[in-house]
Amino acid sequence: MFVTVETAAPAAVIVAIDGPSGTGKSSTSKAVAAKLALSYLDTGAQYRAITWWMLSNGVDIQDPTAIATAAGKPAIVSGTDPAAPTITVDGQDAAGPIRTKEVTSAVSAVSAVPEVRSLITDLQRTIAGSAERGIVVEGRDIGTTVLPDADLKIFLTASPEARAARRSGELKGKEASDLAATREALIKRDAADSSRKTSPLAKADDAVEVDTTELTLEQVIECVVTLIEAKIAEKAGPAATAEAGQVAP
Ligand SMILES: Nc1ncnc2c1ncn2[C@@H]1O[C@H](COP(=O)(O)OP(=O)(O)OP(=O)(O)O)[C@@H](O)[C@H]1O
Ligand SMILES: Nc1ccn([C@H]2C[C@H](O)[C@@H](COP(=O)(O)O)O2)c(=O)n1
Repeated sequence: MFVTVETAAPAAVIVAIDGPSGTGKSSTSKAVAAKLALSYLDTGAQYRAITWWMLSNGVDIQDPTAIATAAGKPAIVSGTDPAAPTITVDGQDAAGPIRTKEVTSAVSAVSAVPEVRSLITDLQRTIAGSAERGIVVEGRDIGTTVLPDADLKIFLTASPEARAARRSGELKGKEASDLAATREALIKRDAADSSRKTSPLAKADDAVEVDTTELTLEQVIECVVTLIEAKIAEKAGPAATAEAGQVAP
């Protein structure tokens, strides 16, 4: 005899992916979210967006008090479709301007200000909480601070040499040839992000660490998809593996 049971909509799965610069967080998160039909949030883009606004509005980024006072002024909106993630500041598309060298050099100082972190963290939690099927959120403090109850936490690492080579591949001309300068710049940004007082870059105790140094991007994506699928199956429980919508007595 079989008893028919109601099949509820699957619970949303929340995935946190953290790690230093150039370890593959964005590329991996976007790809796995697209494969599994989950939402995607690039939290680094949000810190870049607020930094761009500070620079554009003449806020002295060496002055934490000035940054804290201005922090609530810009309206930052993130689009979470992994196929076409967006970021706007006061309604203006910021996807291009937030990737400039100027913003990259200033973002660690701005993101270290507690008032900035508090506002952006609230925004991130709201976005994650409203993702119907679930979300992949990537950053530096997602597993430790923003979403400490995430279903799955992943911490990506890679050697500074591998990360510099990857970044160099994205640059053109003179910048691309200066591998040593790229390596130094990312080490400096990691050091600033890891040593700030408020929610520094750190691996959560319960995060799965994946060293991507010797892995292709496709291998990292496959590894993370496998981890998420296992978590989704675990959350669904044994009923999910029983015959579609039926449970044996
Ligand atoms: N495993 C990999 N092997 C080779 N290249 C990779 C790998 N993972 C990512 N890349 C490439 O490295 C570059 C950096 O990747 P990505 O932007 O995803 O890193 P990130 O961790 O999000 O960096 P950041 O924190 O600075 O934004 C991209 O050009 C990406 O295509
Ligand atoms: N959760 C996060 C995400 C990012 N930041 C800061 C520190 C990074 O250097 C910067 C830019 O991030 P990227 O676009 O390179 O991923 O934003 C942070 O403090 N916390």
